[in-house]
Amino acid sequence: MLTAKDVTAGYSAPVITDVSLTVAPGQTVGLAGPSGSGKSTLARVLALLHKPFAGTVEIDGETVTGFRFQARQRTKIGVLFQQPRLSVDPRFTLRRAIAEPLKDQDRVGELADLVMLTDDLLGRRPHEVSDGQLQRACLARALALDPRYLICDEMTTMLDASTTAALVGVIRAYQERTGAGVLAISHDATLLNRWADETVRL
Ligand SMILES: Nc1ncnc2c1ncn2[C@@H]1O[C@H](COP(=O)(O)OP(=O)(O)OP(=O)(O)O)[C@@H](O)[C@H]1O
Repeated sequence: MLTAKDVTAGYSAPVITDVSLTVAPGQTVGLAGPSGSGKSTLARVLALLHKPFAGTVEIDGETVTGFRFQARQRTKIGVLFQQPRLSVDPRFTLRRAIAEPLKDQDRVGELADLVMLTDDLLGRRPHEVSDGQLQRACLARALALDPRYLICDEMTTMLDASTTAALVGVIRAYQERTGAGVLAISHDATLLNRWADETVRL
């Protein structure tokens, strides 16, 4: 399980107070709530990228101690953000972006197949591809280290319906294969109804 227990977090002041949430292996939990309610803040806490003021995060029974990019337990959690252009180095080809977390570059082809990126696209840089194609590369990169949990923060906001359906399909297939748990943050109630097993509102 990926669990937030009584988490209070924010910046100069808390934006979420005493929030608890659990994502079980294989489960998809939706996270909804009005703009500014702290969904992304909770996502960053659960992705071990933001230290809460109070409360704990547990991954498969182990309490998280380090909240920073290099934290040991970070590789168990994959993250996808709303704007793929902000999360890929503009100088990198998609191939290099996908390979970033990998020691063994051999898996790039397999990951690209998973998200349906062709060889031609893998050779291009972010400004030469669409948002949807770049988000596919970000999904491949997020799955590169076989995360136990995947956090999708408004992953599909920039995308059309068919790309959204394709990415959700890839994530579902990954979950079925590996038993990973997913936290899906979205403003789109219709999408969450279809995608999530249950939805929590902040
Ligand atoms: N880095 C930051 N520094 C200071 N305040 C921040 C920072 N990031 C977010 N906030 C503030 O924290 C509050 C919650 O923001 P957050 O992005 O978590 O909400 P959200 O529910 O994801 O919103 P949205 O649906 O609009 O993406 C907002 O008032 C926001 O202005």
